[in-house]
Amino acid sequence: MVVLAKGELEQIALPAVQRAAPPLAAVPEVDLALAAGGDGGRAGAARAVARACEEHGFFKVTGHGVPAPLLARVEAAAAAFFALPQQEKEKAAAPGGGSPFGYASKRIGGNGDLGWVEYLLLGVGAAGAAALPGAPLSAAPAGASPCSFRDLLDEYVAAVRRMTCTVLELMAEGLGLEDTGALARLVLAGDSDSMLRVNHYPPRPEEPGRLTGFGEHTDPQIISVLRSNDTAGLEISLRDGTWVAVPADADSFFVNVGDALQVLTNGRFRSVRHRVMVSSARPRVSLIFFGGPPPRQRLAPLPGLLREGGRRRYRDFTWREYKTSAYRTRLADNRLGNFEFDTTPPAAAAAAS
Ligand SMILES: C=C1C[C@]23C[C@@]1(O)CC[C@H]2[C@@]12CC[C@H](O)[C@@](C)(C(=O)O1)[C@H]2[C@@H]3C(=O)O
Ligand SMILES: O=C(O)CCC(=O)C(=O)O
Ligand SMILES: [Fe+2]
Repeated sequence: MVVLAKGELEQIALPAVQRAAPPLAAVPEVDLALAAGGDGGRAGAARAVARACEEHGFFKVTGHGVPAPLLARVEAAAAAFFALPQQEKEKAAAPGGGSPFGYASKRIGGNGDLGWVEYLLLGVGAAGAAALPGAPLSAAPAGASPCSFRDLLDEYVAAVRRMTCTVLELMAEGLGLEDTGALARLVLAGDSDSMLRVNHYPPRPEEPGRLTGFGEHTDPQIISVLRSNDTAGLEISLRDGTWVAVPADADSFFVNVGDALQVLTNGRFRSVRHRVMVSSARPRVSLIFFGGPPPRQRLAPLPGLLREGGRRRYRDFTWREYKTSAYRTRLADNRLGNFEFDTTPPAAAAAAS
């Protein structure tokens, strides 16, 4: 249940005129099983990954190797957690003191964004996860072995992190980098600042119009790897600003290029603007692994990506600086804008002043 105070639904609802977005006609797709085979499959997959990251900043992953029974157990445990009484879920609420971690309902981040969503956000650094104080994360679906929800999520994260690293290696190969482990190492580092988010979008009440589940934004990290149940709702913005709906596919994962990867590739890969709209009679449950670098990691174009005479698009900064700045913004803000070098030609700048 998403608990709303009076007037808050109006803030989440979109104008009734807003029509459903048309479906993305051809979702770029990469089959990791094919990439693992011989016959040039790997090189072809690396090229397809790079193309998708340049064009959309988004693609679908099939043949991922994450066991279907694990996916089913995690999905059932997530549904069981969100079905707990509100006061039980609140025990896993963010501990305060500015931490974004824990359970929250409809408030996304600390700057006033609201969505038709409740969620759990967990830190999942590669060296092992910190437990949430007081969190009732032992909810297990009836009949399942009583292993804690947190243990199950850790098992899920381990499997998804492995797959994410394969995808990051393909990205590095597609970029033509000599060091094909350069991206994966950032997410595998013991102090990698990675997170897992479990989102639950309850079926929408009997009111006309679509609701914003999760407002439009780009993800600040390097990469986001998303899986949802069979309920649609995810939309992405194409280069020309058109919004398209991504058809649900519970057997696949979806990859978003994040802001940090846009910077590491000096803008060659684009972080994708996306959102979740709720117009379904069925709940949507999604899990997103956000692969982030260590806090002290410098975000600068990867070696080999700046050809001689090439211009850097962003100034020097660390992931810690970027994240601190990002978390001061609202969802829809252009977070990278503050970190770009001014590329306005001097004549145009003079004319504008
Ligand atoms: C409004 C916000 C929520 C967010 C932090 C931010 O200030 C801007 C980025 C948001 C986002 C989007 C991707 C992830 O879901 C997230 C955990 C992240 O790292 O950046 C959220 C942040 C959040 O929910 O706290
Ligand atoms: O829940 C989803 O499907 C996507 C949510 C999202 O974009 C996020 O949590 O950053
Ligand atoms: Fe996102």
